[in-house]
Amino acid sequence: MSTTWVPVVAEAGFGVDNLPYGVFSPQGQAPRVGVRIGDHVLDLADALGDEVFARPSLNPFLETGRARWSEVRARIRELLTDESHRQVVEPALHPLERVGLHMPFAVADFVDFYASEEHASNLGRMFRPDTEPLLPNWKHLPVGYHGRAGTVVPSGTPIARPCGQRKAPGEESPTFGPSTKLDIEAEVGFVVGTGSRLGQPVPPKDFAEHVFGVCLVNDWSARDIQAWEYVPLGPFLGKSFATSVSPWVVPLEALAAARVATPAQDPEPMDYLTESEPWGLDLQLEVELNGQVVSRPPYAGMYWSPAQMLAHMTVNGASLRTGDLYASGTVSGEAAGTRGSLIELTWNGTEPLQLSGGQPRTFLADGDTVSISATAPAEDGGRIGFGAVTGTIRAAECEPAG
Ligand SMILES: O=C(O)/C=C/C(=O)CC(=O)CC(=O)O
Ligand SMILES: [Ca+2]
Ligand SMILES: [Mg+2]
Repeated sequence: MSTTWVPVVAEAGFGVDNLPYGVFSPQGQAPRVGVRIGDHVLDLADALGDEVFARPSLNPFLETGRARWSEVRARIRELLTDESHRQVVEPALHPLERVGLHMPFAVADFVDFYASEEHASNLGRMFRPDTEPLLPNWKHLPVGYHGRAGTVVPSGTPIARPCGQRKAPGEESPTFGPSTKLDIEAEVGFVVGTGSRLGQPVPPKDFAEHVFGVCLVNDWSARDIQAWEYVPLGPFLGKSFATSVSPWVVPLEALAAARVATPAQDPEPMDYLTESEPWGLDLQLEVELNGQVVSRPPYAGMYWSPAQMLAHMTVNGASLRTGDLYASGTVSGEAAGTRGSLIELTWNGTEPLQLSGGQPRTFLADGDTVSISATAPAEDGGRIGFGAVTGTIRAAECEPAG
């Protein structure tokens, strides 16, 4: 790792090889853009003298494009590694524990994919037991749906248990009430910086021109509401009540050492989905429920890469906007203890998790806190950190009987 004059613990993953962006508020001040270095946040408007960072969202900076993103990153690295800048830059550093963290960017559109073969097969087995687990289109295109941008919330936002209609397979008619199958989905999110023109598809080779960086996503899901409503148009209220994102966006440039090929794809994808260079990513996720690790999903095994998802999302001419967020879909691996949702980890509630010192647990209970974190390989053989996306479940506010 390159060395910095800021005190950092190398193993913590926030050295100068990382430098993720977020929006923070120093005590008593308005939210503005910073990068995390160790346990500090560097105020970029102060350190670089650029007003584009004196804003409560990353979007104005995202709009400036790839060349500028690279210049700024190089300049920040210089300021933090060259001791001669210390005196001038040090006052722009704020201890992490003394700042507030906010939504890092204003979400334009939100799309959620379904790119894990394991997850898609597991959900198929549970939701559609009488059919092939993987539907016929799945290996031909990255399946996804358009989500609700306005309910994407920053890490730490309490999540109210949603209410709605649900009907269990044996029941004659639907009932209304608080979800009894509230779940998580551990996902990786891609943040679009540079938009595109309507009518102009974005091929996989242009991925890094458009996508600025990567964050963590928890796509909270009410499985009982979902199972009843989703036919035939797909996810709706079972997922739109809240989606949480991590406070830090790791720039693509920090992920060079994490790039891997996706697993072999058979059938060979169509030309518009063919990558010229690999954009699989070797991120290691970790899911904690009330402080206990319940899963370690490996992102490297995801079938579709983010460059392929972007190409698919735009192949019909749909344009991109600064602030678009698209998520990978639930990250689930093959091995035990690597599934990214409780419905999979407990097989739809039939195989409860045994939490230490507590009750057997199937779906989320009121008061539960979920935290999803991740790390990735860094250039020097160490790791870089993504921080975490967390949320605590609040009791439903609807009338139990509707
Ligand atoms: O298989 C289904 O009908 C539904 C699957 C999901 O709930 C998953 C979804 O939101 C996409 C994903 O996270 O992979
Ligand atoms: Ca999802
Ligand atoms: Mg959601």
